[in-house]
Amino acid sequence: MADNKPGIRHVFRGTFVHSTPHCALQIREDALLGVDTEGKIAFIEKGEDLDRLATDFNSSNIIQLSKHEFFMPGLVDTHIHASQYSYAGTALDLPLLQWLNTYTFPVEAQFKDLDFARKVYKQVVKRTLRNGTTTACYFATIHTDASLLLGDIANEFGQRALVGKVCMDRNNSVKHYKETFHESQEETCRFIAELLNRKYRLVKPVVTPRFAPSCTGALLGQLGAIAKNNNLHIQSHISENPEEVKLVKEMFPESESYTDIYYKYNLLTDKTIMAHGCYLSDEELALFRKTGASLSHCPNSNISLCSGILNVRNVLKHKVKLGLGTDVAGGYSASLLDALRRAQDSSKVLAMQDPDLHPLTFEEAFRLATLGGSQALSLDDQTGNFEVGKDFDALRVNLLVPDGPIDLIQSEEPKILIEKFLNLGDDRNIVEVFVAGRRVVPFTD
Ligand SMILES: O=c1[nH]c(=O)c2nc[nH]c2[nH]1
Ligand SMILES: [Zn+2]
Repeated sequence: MADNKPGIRHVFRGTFVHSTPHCALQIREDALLGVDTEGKIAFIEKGEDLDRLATDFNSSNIIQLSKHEFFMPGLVDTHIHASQYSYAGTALDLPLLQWLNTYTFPVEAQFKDLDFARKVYKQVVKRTLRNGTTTACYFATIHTDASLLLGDIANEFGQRALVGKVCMDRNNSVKHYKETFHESQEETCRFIAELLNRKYRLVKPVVTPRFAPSCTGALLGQLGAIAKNNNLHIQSHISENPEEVKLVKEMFPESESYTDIYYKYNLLTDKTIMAHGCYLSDEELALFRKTGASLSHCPNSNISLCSGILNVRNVLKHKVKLGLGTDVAGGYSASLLDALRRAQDSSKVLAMQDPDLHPLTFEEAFRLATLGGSQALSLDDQTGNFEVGKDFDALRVNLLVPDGPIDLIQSEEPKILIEKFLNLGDDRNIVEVFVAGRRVVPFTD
């Protein structure tokens, strides 16, 4: 078989579904999508235009999808604790602050051990990739070398990732899981310098104050300055649970609100993503909108830790950028399909209590899981949908895999196939995963 002409690496033909800012679910049947040698989408056109396009590639190299298959953009997990994957699926019987002290901090302390860190981080990167997470925004732990290792592993397996060394210089009763203000500041600078030095195309550092109760004002201020000086992403938690909100008010009496604390320390920018936000006021949402900061909605965690339910409609009404997060291990599932389902369930629960609230549609949930996540991470110039010029981050989905989770009773139209996959599918249906044009699932090892 002759090669494609220089410049085009793959050409796929079949059904492509994605979101745009104006259309939550756009379906293109019999489309042709070309990926260039840098992993970017070179064109997306109608299949019938093949003859016109085939001057750029050899048409015998086209990869044809079956009628039970489609391509969708890769899933974006805007908030996941890689270090907590070791106990995912357990320890869900306490509210946030008690949960942190009892389960989370003692486990995170173990990441001083690089062999343990390597084992867990390899597993979480593989598990999330297999479940279609092409982009992940990770919390690691306070340990710089283990956090760098997470970046190395994401790079090795080809996942797009933001990786955060966690910062926390107060309020921790666990003996071997502490850092001082100076350690936190110096190690954050070392982490950023060493990760940037590796020049990974898809893996970048993110400045990560754990949340306001774990940090002194001095540390928050330093981290705001470090992010600004290096033009970096920022991630943290906000307004997750009522006891936490009360504690923050007591700890920062001079601040007008929880959001105001981060704002004053220059931690709310258009590259900031804050997890949860269940109890934010309209004024706080307006501050998010003004600064361009975004929210990560983590419904599994919110339910599992009995934290609260985010009013997604109100967030969208305020035009705050919003993505979905698994929040492993407060959320017990590492699959963003689970987050997408629970986002719909949570919004239905709120709609039952308030008939004026319209529940999220599956199309809207699909957009939050893909384009919404990329916007929330300010990575939508690179990923999130199948726009020409973006990286080809994609899932090849097959509804009819042997021993798969979905029965197709009759021939179904593409919209039904997509809805069934989103509600009933799992990693068995995700037959291939591409990140920046590279096939990363199935694994090659
Ligand atoms: O869901 C959460 N997981 C955490 O690890 C955490 N730390 C602070 N706040 C948090 N919330
Ligand atoms: Zn979290």
